[in-house]
Formats: sequence, C-alpha cells, structure tokens
Amino acid sequence: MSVLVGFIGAGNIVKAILTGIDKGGKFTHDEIAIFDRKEDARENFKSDGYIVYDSIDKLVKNSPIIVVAVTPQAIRSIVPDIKAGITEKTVLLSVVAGISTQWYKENIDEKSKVIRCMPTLTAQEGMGSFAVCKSEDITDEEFKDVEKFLSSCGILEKIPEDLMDEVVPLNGSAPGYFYHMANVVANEGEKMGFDKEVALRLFAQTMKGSAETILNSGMSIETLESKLRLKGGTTIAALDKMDELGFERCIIEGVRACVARSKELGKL
Ligand SMILES: NC(=O)C1=CN([C@@H]2O[C@H](COP(=O)(O)OP(=O)(O)OC[C@H]3O[C@@H](n4cnc5c(N)ncnc54)[C@H](OP(=O)(O)O)[C@@H]3O)[C@@H](O)[C@H]2O)C=CC1
Ligand SMILES: O=C(O)[C@@H]1CCC=N1
Repeated sequence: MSVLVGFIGAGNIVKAILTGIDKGGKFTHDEIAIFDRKEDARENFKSDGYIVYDSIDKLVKNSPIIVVAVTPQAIRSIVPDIKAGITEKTVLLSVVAGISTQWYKENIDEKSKVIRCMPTLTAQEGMGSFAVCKSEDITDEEFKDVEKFLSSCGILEKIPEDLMDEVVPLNGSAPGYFYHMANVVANEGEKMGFDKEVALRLFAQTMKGSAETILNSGMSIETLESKLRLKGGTTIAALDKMDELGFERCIIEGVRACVARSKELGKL
C-alpha cells in the first residue's frame, strides 16, 4: 500500500475535497493520509479507513504529495515538523491563501517542490474550481499526479503565480458571496411569506442553472444578461435599483478587499 496524498490540517476545505474525492470514486481512503492536531478528528478519519499519523513529520516522510491546509496564521508553527519529514521528492501542494512558493523555499528548503492551489469549497460536490501554479522544479509527472487527484473533484485552471492573490475573489472566496446572497434573498423571501427552505431551493437551483448557462450555452455573458433586460420588465427594475445603490461598486470593492487581504496574509 503506498500513500499517495497526505493532508496537514483537516478543516473545512480538506473535508470538502475529501468528500468530493469520495464522490469521484477514483481514490480510496487507504491512498490518503491525514494529520490534524485534534485527536478526535484523527480518530474519526481513522475509523473511516484513512491512514492517520500522530505527527506531521511521519505524515510528510510517508506521503509523496503533501497538501498543506492549515490557516496562514498557523503555517509558521508547522515549519519545523515539515522540515523534519521532507525529502527531495516531496511535493508540497499548498492551498494556503497568500503563502507564496518563495515563502516555502525561504522557510523550509530552497529545493522545496511547490504547487500552489486556490481551491473552492464546491469541491464537496465534485465541482471544485482549482486555480493552480507550479514551481519550475516540479516535473510533468509530479504535476500530472496532482492534476489527477484534484481533477477527480473539479476543474483545474493553470495560472501564473503572480495572480494567485488576484484569483481568490474569483474562486476561493466566491462561494461565500453566493451563500451570503442566497441567505439575504431567502430571508427576504421568508418575509414575503415563503418557507425559507423553499425560497433557498428556488434561488439555489436558479444560481446553479445560471452558472451552467454561463459555462455551457455558448452565449456571451453580455448576451445572457441582455435576455433578462426586458424594457419595462421586472429584472431591469431589480438591476436598476441595485445599480442605483452601488451594486457594481460593492462587488468591485469586495474583490479588491479580498485580494488585499490575501496579500496581507502572505506577509504575516
Ligand atoms: N475554507 C475555504 O473555502 C478555503 C480555504 N483555503 C485555505 O485552506 C486553509 C484551511 O482553511 P479551512 O479548512 O477553511 O480552515 P480550518 O480552520 O477549517 O482548518 C484548518 C485545520 O488545520 C488544523 N490545524 C491548525 N494548526 C495545525 C497544526 N499545527 N497542525 C495540524 N493541524 C492544524 C485546524 O485545527 P484547529 O481547529 O484545532 O485549529 C483545522 O482543523 C487556509 O489556509 C485557507 O486559506 C483556500 C481556499 C478555500
Ligand atoms: O477566507 C479565507 O481566508 C480562505 C481563502 C479563500 C477562501 N477561504
């Protein structure tokens, strides 16, 4: 039995990825290893058939691909343990917002092999949207292994490393905006007399369908939008009111705040 991928930190994003990997059915639990600092979390993963280590250095020693999935605030604390286990073949697959390849090279080893990935919680449904970049010393074969793993629960887009902060508002953080918007709309629906769950289902299915039309209809985003902008219609009434209240500005400033925070996290 050879462990393929080891995870350091088993929080929200890792649980989403693992659920998506399960749904994809291409990897088994005995190909995945985990270390989380909470003993009860380790016990739960163990009883689910995952390989569980009681220290980071053992996990790193035994896993050719290591997914670094602690928070940016915690990453410095795990450096000594990664150093204790790392080999020249270890590939570090970092999902940590803001932390650059150079950071790993400076803090762990100049020869660290790093692939950065900005993932999304939507991996949970096999609909991850992964933005990835790799350091020059990653071989094609190493990249293919990572690609095979991630693509079993989503799509990959290769991007330059100097856009890794800029991508966070486009994918990593974006589910948060949709959940927030869905909650606001559903609350309003409830005030108008709907059961909140019914309102949420109607809105969420509409979000899902809207995303599918953007991806699959072959129509431009402008064309799709124009189909709803009926003169004197209800949609234009909503959009005009939203614009009057600063919708565009709101989105633009939110995107910028997200990028700025990612850059700050990289300097902690
Ligand atoms: N959530 C998301 O949608 C996304 C998250 N990310 C990135 O993923 C990373 C993790 O985020 P998320 O899963 O949401 O965060 P969580 O806080 O849910 O998960 C982090 C996990 O790591 C554990 N942990 C903390 N310190 C250590 C340590 N020293 N050794 C081992 N485990 C440790 C935490 O334990 P404890 O609970 O005890 O602190 C927790 O289980 C972040 O860097 C974030 O930037 C990227 C894209 C999307
Ligand atoms: O909010 C965060 O900091 C992380 C990074 C992207 C999504 N979640």
